[in-house]
Amino acid sequence: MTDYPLLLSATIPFLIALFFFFFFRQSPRRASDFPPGPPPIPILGNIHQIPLQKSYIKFAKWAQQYGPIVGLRLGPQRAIVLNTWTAVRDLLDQRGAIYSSRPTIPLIEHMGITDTHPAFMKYTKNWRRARKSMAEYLKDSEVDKRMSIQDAESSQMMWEILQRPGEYKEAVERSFAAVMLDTVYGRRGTIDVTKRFFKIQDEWTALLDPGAMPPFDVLPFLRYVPDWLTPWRGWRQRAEALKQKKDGVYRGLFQDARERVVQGKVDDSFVARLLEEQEKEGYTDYDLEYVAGLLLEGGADTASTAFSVFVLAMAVFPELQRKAQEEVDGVFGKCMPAAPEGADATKLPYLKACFWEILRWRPGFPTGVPHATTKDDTYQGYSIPANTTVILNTWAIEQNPVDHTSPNAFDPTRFLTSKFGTTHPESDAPPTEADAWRRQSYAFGAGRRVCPGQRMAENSMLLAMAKVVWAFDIVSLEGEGELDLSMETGFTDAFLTAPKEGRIGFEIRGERRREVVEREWERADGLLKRFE
Ligand code: HEM
Repeated sequence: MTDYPLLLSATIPFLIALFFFFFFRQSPRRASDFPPGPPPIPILGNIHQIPLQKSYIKFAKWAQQYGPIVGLRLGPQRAIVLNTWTAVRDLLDQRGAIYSSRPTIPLIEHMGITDTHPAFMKYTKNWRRARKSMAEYLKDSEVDKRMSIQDAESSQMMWEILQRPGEYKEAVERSFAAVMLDTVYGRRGTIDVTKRFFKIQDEWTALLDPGAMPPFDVLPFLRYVPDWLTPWRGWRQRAEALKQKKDGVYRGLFQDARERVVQGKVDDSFVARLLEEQEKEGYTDYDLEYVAGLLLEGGADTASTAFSVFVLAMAVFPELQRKAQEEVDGVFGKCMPAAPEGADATKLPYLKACFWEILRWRPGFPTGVPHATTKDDTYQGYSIPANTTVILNTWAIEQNPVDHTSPNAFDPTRFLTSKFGTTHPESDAPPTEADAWRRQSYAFGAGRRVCPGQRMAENSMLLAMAKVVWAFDIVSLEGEGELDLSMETGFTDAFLTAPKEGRIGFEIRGERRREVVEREWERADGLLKRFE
């Protein structure tokens, strides 16, 4: 049997020695011209002051105290938090050549996929190669060609909600993941495949959350600390088991998709394209498994989360739901919204405004996905060294009360009077040259790593939003005011934050609409059969 006290007395001095070795070897001195932030303490820097969950709320408070760019020390590592859109424009957008890498993320490093998972790759040749393949497939003209698939999947979602309103979350997740399975792999997105994927995805986003793993990116000595001595007991096994599952699911989907291409069943999937360029681009099979897998990840989870926020808002604000229904009924009358008109924003301005407001009000990635610098830089008199982690505080930008009146209120009309949802409509203040760089939403990130799936997300979301309010009255089953809208208490503590469980009901808006939902499902099923 292990003698723990003896082992402890031997390991602790060793660990302390190791700690100081790494600290003095790697810790840079805090430069006086580094952006201001809360005073660091020796060794830890600011780590102890950053909450493990929902750090964006604390970052936003620091911004009020220290200014729009907050400088932090995380052990030997430096980080800056950008809290205004102008800082994001100046650095991530306008200096993208040196602000587009990623910091080391413990889970990714431990899983050995730093140069395999494109969303977490550093700014390397391999990232540029993967980004080119993804961006080509996701460009507007290509994405718009797949509207009929998005249309069919959202019709199936309505039918599933009609059958099992209590399991609407499953129907939503299936639908958004299925769009990616159909288009990326050329296979039908059935509930068993999507459920398996989301189970792994939940483990993945939970382990990516800061605090779920020892932060050896900022305290490198933690790599060498025996598992049982840390509060993250079992993290190695969890990360390794996750890697096996993730590799397994991506390999299985990829091989099946390749088989379909070889058999001549599918020729327009993303995998078919990747296979065409495999040799020329020098991709290994493992590379392709993850490039395709990232599109599934990027497209499924994010859009279904944003859609859940829409459903929540509709349930809590029935008067706004009525407005959305009036608009959709006015355009489509007795027919269920269908592609391509369904996503035509000019016909559904209120719904389109709801889309932007969802992303502003409760962004899925409130702290974005961190970037990192690759060269020393100076900005407004501050020095920002190479390898600084750069955090885009989407939450602070989208909740800025100077730009957005009552920022915590869900008010889509702000996007009807101003493109950016700001207090001062453009008609009062015509856009300046600098505004031309302004993004309508920072929920998709910024710079060279900005989300390449925005058009796909917008098309899928608008179709599903139009259909759901056309077909159903969305109601809270928790009693009035009981669904928790607070980002602090009503949303999950994960890297991608989503509304916590709350009971929401879907009441069909009459027999005629029930018939249409059933008929549309049959049509959708016919169209989707080609992926079976
Ligand atoms: C509402 C839906 C979505 C949201 C809120 C969202 C948000 C984001 C954010 C914040 C990033 C990081 C950007 C940065 O580093 O600055 C990102 C990256 C990415 N997203 Fe999305 N996304 C959505 C939908 C999609 C869809 C539908 C796809 C694909 C079909 C997609 C594919 C990707 C990919 C491939 C990346 C990695 C980019 C890179 O590192 O080069 N996303 N997304």
